[in-house]
Amino acid sequence: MNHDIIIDVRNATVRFNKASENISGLKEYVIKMLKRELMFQEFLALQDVTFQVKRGESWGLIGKNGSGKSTLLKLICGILKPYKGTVKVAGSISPLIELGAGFDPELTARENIYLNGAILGHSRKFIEEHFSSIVEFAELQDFLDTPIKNFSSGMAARLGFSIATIAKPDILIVDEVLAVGDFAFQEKCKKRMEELLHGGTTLLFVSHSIEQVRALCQKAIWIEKGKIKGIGEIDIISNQYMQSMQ
Ligand SMILES: Nc1ncnc2c1ncn2[C@@H]1O[C@H](COP(=O)(O)OP(=O)(O)OP(=O)(O)O)[C@@H](O)[C@H]1O
Repeated sequence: MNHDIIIDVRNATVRFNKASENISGLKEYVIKMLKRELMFQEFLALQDVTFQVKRGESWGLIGKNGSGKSTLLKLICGILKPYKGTVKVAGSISPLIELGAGFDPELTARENIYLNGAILGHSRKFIEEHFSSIVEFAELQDFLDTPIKNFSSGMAARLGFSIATIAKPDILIVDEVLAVGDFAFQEKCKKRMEELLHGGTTLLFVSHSIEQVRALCQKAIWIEKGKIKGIGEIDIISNQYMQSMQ
């Protein structure tokens, strides 16, 4: 792999099995499975996706609900494996994909900072050293001993973002998490992402706000029904995407 290229996705196809009938419970599922009555329908959430990302670039992923954006990010993080094709990543990844992923709802914010930090590969010492800056950035000083299950979605997003960006990852992945933050926090996150980009981090960003994508990204991939519909400079691709909706 060319050393400039940090993410190399070639002909990637992701297949899910979708049960083709409505099954209401586990018992019914098991009975149907044993009787071999369960019907599955093959569903390709991504089809033949090829692209390369260079170190330090910022890419926006745009497309309608269910087009395959999160699936593509999960593929890059290694959460999903391609059914066909290859995915190569040459660097550390801080993924902010699903709200609350990496958090245990029963544990307090304080405990979850350590848990999430460990999942991201940080030592206890590293977290201890950065603990106050994580809490300060998330503005959750008064909620440290509150279980995460009592957090609002915005509060959980603040904490997740703060932990994910405390160290400088090679690749930062941000999937729609900012949508639940208030305006002031979105601005703060944008600033931090810009700082990371200046420091050489590569950004993959999903947002339904084309304005946010335009503000942060140089390039874009437009996904439609699991296929790349457009790829290139952000202005061109976002215009094509907006026009397709008129
Ligand atoms: N684990 C799964 N099993 C079966 N189907 C799945 C699974 N995960 C995603 N899908 C399907 O794959 C398709 C793509 O989903 P994905 O979450 O990648 O879309 P998205 O572009 O991120 O959508 P949104 O903008 O709504 O977040 C959808 O049709 C979804 O139902």
